[in-house]
Amino acid sequence: MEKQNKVLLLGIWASPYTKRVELAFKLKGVTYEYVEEDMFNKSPLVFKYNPIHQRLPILVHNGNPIVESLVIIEYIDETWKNGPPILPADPYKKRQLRFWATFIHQSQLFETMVKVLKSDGEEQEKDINKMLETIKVLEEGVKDIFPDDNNVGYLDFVICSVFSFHVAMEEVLGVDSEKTPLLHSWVTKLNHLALVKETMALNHKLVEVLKVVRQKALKAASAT
Ligand SMILES: N[C@@H](CCC(=O)N[C@@H](CS)C(=O)NCC(=O)O)C(=O)O
Repeated sequence: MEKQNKVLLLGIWASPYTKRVELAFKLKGVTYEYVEEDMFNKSPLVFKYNPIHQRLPILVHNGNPIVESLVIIEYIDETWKNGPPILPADPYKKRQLRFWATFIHQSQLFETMVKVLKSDGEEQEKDINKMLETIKVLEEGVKDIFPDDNNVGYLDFVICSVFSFHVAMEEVLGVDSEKTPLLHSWVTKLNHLALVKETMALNHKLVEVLKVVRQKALKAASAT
């Protein structure tokens, strides 16, 4: 009997958490069904498969739900062994990459970017400083593991997903990238890869969406 292999990804196209999972699937050459969710009107599948956090992305593999983007990427790596490895076999290198991916997660870098996008004045300045401090620590920590062109994987996917959002945010705010040079050159380098180009193809749309998000947030703030 043929082995069942049903792969379903529930996601949000503009979310870095979804993007990094798509990058992992594309690296491995896995075919999957994709369902776009509406963050403000989630389908019953989200409540069924991620009752604890009710967040996306959610991978459902042969009926089994796997949640949390970093957990999903590791699952993909361990399940589809045929494609290139996402995490290196070397235990030290693997821990280094996990440490920095977790650092990005725990320091709420993406969430701070969203706050910067939606605020103005003093509040925005405070969030920009917080964001830049975190990026400074990150740049210092990862400078020696700057992308290895032959081994794109785990940390590249996390960096690429979060910092593509950062680049779009900067475009909306009209600021330049000179304060975060290492991460910008990392993302620029990754953007040349076919798998990244394909996954990030809607990024031009992201800038337009973020402009609307910002306008709405500022309008709501001025009305209160
Ligand atoms: N730690 C989670 C974060 C996922 C997350 O925050 N997803 C957002 C989209 S960017 C979401 O589903 N938000 C829905 C909500 O907050 O209700 C992961 O890595 O997967």
